[in-house]
Amino acid sequence: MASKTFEELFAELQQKAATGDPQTSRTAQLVQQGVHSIGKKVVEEAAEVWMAAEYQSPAEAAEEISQLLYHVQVMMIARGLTLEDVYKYL
Ligand SMILES: N=c1c2ncn([C@@H]3O[C@H](COP(=O)(O)OP(=O)(O)OP(=O)(O)O)[C@@H](O)[C@H]3O)c2ncn1[C@@H]1O[C@H](COP(=O)(O)O)[C@@H](O)[C@H]1O
Repeated sequence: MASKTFEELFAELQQKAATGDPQTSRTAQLVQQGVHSIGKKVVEEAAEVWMAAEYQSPAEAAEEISQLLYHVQVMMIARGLTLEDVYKYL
């Protein structure tokens, strides 16, 4: 059972970005740093997903995928995008 869904995480991160303290919220910190810093994390996490999928266990790959999804959501929020903005292309 998932602890939260993709949509629930996005709503939580929107709240953190709007009102969170960068001292205690990773999301608020990343949004404050901006798109350039978030972009580097997206690329880093994407590479970790690739390596984990190729060489590590399914559980380790799943963890890396969760971190990539988190950083993609943070990027969306930093650019002012909503889930609907992305879903319309799916
Ligand atoms: N799901 C996540 C999540 N996934 C990944 N991460 C961040 O991504 C990091 C993983 O990347 P790395 O392995 O590169 O870690 P790192 O080396 O410490 O990262 P850097 O400091 O080098 O950038 C973790 O240490 C977290 O900082 C996340 N941070 C937060 N969340 C969730 O987001 C919500 C809001 O969190 P806060 O904004 O921190 O309150 C909560 O529900 C959290 O569970």
